[in-house]
Amino acid sequence: MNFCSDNVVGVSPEIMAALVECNHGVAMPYGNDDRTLYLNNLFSELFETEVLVFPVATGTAANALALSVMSEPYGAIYCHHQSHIHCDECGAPEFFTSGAKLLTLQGENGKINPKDLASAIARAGIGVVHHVQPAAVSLSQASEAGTVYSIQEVEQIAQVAHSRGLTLHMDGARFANAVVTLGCTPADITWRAGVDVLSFGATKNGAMAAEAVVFFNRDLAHSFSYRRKRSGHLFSKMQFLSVQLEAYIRNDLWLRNAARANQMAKDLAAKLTALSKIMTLCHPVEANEIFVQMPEQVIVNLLADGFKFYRWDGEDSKTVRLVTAFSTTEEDIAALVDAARKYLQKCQPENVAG
Ligand SMILES: Cc1ncc(COP(=O)(O)O)c(C=O)c1O
Ligand SMILES: C[C@@H](O)[C@H](N)C(=O)O
Repeated sequence: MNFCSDNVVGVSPEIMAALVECNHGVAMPYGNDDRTLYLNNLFSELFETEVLVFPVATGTAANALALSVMSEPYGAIYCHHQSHIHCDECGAPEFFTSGAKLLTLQGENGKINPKDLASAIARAGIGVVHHVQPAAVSLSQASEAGTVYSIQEVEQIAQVAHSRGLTLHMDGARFANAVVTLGCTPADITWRAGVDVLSFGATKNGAMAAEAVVFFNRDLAHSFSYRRKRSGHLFSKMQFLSVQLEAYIRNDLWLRNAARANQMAKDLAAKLTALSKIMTLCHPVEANEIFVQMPEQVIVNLLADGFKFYRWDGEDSKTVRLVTAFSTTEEDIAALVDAARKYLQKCQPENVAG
């Protein structure tokens, strides 16, 4: 059983079928095909406002290219210190902005808060030529800690950003998981809350390789096409990305997949923590990621049994990250819980509940 990431699972059958169905005849290249030309309409309907959409193949490209139109090279982009753009994109945001600086903020449960953001911007030295100039804020929804910003939290961060002339980016690699948790509309948690640009993730939640940069603030989009081309993300056969996005949002597949992944995570977290008080959650489980502390012996034995997951924050860490997906089954959950119970009884029988 592989709980390393939602990146490990395959493609939703509905999306694979759409790819096969798309693979007939010919289509104009470089986004001039009918499907890609229709994406703006499709996403404008989904978000209940006029948007501009640009498919790309990875979340890193979506984030880095989005930020490249939100900050000058001398700009500052504020993000959480555990954010993917800061930790796991190999400098792509800095590269594609031609040098903007990511200024990180602390924050409980993987989320930045408006007070710290306002303080950080106030320290910036606006107009001081020696200082990078505040340009944008980026938040991940769902966060890298598996938590979700409420609509009010996004609104408050947007208010701090906009009132100081900054724009707001949302890394939505797990956007669907957040929308399901909040039970809101995609519009409520994006442009209505003040988000200017969204990296709309689909790959982790059923697509083969398709993400989209969605511009609510369409004024920011003018140079995006050129930046996307020069980054190598203007696919000649763009129809094969667009058909994935189309199938992903058609009949709410994206929400059904995320609901399944979230439910599996909730079930797994509840069952693991019910085993023993020493199986402790590091963050609330609000999407499809669990961060749980386990005894070293349990970790070692689970890995030896072939269960796959990452130790988080270092190879000696007792915190593991478990990620569920749309294709995770009850049997996967049961197998991990039963094995954890077995090893808990072996190494710390006094701590096994029940
Ligand atoms: C929060 C978050 N943002 C962005 C990404 C980037 O996605 P990719 O790996 O497709 O570049 C990931 C990757 O899993 C992620 O977890
Ligand atoms: C890089 C790694 O963290 C990836 N973004 C994941 O969530 O699995």
